[in-house]
Amino acid sequence: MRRSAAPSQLQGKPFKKPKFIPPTRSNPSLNEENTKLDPDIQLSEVAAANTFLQSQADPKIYSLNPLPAEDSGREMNHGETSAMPAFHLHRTVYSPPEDITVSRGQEVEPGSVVRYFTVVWCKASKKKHKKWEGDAVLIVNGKSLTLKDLEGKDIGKGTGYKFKELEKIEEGHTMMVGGKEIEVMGAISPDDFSSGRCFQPGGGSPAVSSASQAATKCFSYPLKSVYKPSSKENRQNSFQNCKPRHDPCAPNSFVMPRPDRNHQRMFNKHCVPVVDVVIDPHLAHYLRPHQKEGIVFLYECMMGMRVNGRCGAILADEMGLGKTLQCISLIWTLQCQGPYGGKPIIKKTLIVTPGSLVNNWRREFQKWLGSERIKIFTVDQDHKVEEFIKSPLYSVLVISYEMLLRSLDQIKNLRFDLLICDEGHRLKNSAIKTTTALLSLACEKRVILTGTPVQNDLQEFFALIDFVNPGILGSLSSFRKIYEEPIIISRQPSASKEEKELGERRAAELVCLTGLFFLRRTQEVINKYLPPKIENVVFCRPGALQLELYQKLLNSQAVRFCLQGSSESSPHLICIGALKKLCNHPCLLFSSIKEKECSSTGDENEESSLYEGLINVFPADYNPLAFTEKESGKLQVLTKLLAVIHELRPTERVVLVSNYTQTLNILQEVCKRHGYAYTRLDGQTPVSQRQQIVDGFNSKYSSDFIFLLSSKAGGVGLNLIGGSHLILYDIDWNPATDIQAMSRVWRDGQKHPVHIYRLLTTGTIEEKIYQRQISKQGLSGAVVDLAKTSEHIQFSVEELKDLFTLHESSHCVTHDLLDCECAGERDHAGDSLEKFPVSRNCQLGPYHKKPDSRKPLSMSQLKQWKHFSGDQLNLKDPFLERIRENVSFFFQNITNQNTAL
Ligand SMILES: Nc1ncnc2c1ncn2[C@@H]1O[C@H](COP(=O)(O)OP(=O)(O)OP(=O)(O)O)[C@@H](O)[C@H]1O
Ligand SMILES: [Mg+2]
Repeated sequence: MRRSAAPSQLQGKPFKKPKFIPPTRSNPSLNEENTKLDPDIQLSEVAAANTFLQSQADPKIYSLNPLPAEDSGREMNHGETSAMPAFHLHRTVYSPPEDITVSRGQEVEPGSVVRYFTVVWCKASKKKHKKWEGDAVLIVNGKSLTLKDLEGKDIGKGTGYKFKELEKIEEGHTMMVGGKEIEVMGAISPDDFSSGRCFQPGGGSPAVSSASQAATKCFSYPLKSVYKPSSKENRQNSFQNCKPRHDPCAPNSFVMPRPDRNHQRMFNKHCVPVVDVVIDPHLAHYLRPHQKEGIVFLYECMMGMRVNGRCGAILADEMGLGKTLQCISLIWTLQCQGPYGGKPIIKKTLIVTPGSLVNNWRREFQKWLGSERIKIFTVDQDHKVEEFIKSPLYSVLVISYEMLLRSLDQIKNLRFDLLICDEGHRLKNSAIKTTTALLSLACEKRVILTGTPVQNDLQEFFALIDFVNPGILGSLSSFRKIYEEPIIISRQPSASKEEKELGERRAAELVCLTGLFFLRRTQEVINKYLPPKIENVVFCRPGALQLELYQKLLNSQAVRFCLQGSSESSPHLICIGALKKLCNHPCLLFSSIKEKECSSTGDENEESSLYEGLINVFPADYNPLAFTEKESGKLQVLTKLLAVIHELRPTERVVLVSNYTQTLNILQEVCKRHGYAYTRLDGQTPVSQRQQIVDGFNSKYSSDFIFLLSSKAGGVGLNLIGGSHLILYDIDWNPATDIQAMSRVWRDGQKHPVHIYRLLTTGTIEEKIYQRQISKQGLSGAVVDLAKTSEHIQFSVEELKDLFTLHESSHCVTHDLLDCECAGERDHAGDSLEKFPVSRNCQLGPYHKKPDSRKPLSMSQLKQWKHFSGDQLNLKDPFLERIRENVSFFFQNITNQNTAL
């Protein structure tokens, strides 16, 4: 804890020696002597002296306006006003508390009003010269007092005070609480407390806290990297060249907002002319409206126009919305232009991305800017960082996360003005090497791109925020106390009304704070540019061998062990793994049994007890390499599906996804047997070849019919618009993995209607996983994160019982659970799903509950899908018609049915 930096000293007030006053006695002299701070003056002073946060964060003191008036009030794109919210700073008048807010664990004394104060404290001592040890928040609730430090921790409690005495508490009042001497600095509104603002740097407090000083210190000069005030002569020269690079008045020009007066005062000290920053018309021509909005957002963040002194941003648009193009536009603009005298804002940019996307960045730069405008250097085996260092030609370095770690020493010595971290959700863990490596780079302008945000886990969310704007949310421990704990508590079913309210207020506040530099748009914004999407969930009847093996597995000693909950290790994971393999194909299980036999040292373990007697179920001469299609329900459906696509749509292509390399081997063998040309990308594909494979498949000259993809290993961020049919052969525990895979084909540039088939084996564990994905329970488990696997999921014995049950007689257990009146016997067409916006459970609560089409469905939404049993006659869909013999049930949903192609 910091010493002797208490607010009273920071404000330049004479140091007041705290007087010890017993709880039963007040000190009237102090109360009367002290002049009260004029709330108006306090706020304007604080607003001027401190960061944007403390005042902007208050919903009362900013308003959402189309664009700031005056300097920055520009119309963008001539006639097309940006929908981008900008924030006005208003003065606000402190209003006396009206409502009652209770902190957790406190009980309200009947009829009493809970009051809050900022105080300074020190340990009780008889020393003459005491120093305040820190700032704190005092909560007066009935006859009880609670003292919390600025990290939200309780540091003192006291009870048995007299009401009358407590009523008199006001600025200057000193007293003892839980062995600490305190001096009251001022009152806090209940709103400031419930929002948590009083714990933020200077927020809600009439006193300027030490933390706010720290925040002021880290105020940085967003333009310092390139713009340097030059000599008089140079300045005059540059004045003459102060013209916008592109004509801001040309029709359809796309002009960035001008910096407001405050910004100019801070960053244009030499008063060079302010010129328009205009997006290159070459790019502007192609930009979608949401991309224009995103570019303004990124520009404002990078310029420190949204949060003073902070130059970080998170662009968390859903997959396929063109985050790459938005960044390319940003880089190209900042590299050539700037508002003050036209001086460019940045020189060098570092883009860090998963290995499989390094070349995708090069391709996108080339696609949007050609090869003449900007020189991109991509690091790979043959092109080392040294080359980039030696050549002055390149302004952008694209490197994989892995390569960055290897070349960190060299990269640290370079100066980058802008850092972009693609698929940046991997930085959610601040302890991992990649995060620490990137944090060690001096660059202040940082952008995280992610289509898979992690708002469901607040600590991970904190890590991302803290990466782009270090320290903006305080320390992790204070964040946990002030935001995470109350928010999590408020989401628990047992939460009291007060706890719920407090959690919601804190969540709202967090959204307000981070919303300034966090942007997420959903798929809907580009739906109108996309062709129709026909999504099918196909329930495939298991084969006879599969059923027999499945029953045998369920009766094994290992499964019984799990259900007794008697084992301390996690044998259920082995059981689940075996069942999933069996669903894909029995030959995979056969291979595992054989492997176990070979490696077994004779000791009995869970795996051998699981496989006991299984081998006898296979024919004596069973050869896994000579597997047949009819042994697996899904494989039978798959082969028929491929055949009908090939026949009915000979020019269209298929992306076939599995999460397992061994399964991909089987699917590859199927391709060979049927003579389908294929290409494959999995974890073993060298990074240097990946883009080539993707480009080859997307090319109209490609002869490949099938793209075999291991989604976990390399699917993230890929554009596979060459394919218009996507088959998910197996299901993952984590809905995000499947959503990632499904998003590869239905994206900008797709010319054909897209067909998605998700294959599930009827009545088996696959259906259970699907239900878990779509049920509320699955969602509140916060699994919207690619890294989470079944190992991270805790199962109760009840859940395991359910997982380890085979429903042989059901057409579709999922439909049975829907409580649907059609009983699966007829073609039951529900309303279009588009009427039912899908929202995702999120710890940040209602404020982030925008419709999110790419999030997993809920059960009730699934009910709205068209659904029918496989026995149904006259299926209208020719693809489904051909496979229905092996299918017990279908769900189907069509999005964008009427989009003209
Ligand atoms: N304005 C546009 N017009 C046409 N095509 C576009 C436009 N913007 C982006 N695209 C194309 O859309 C595809 C998807 O873009 P991009 O890869 O940037 O998506 P993303 O937001 O990064 O998605 P992911 O989260 O999956 O990585 C790319 O092929 C890109 O070239
Ligand atoms: Mg991307």
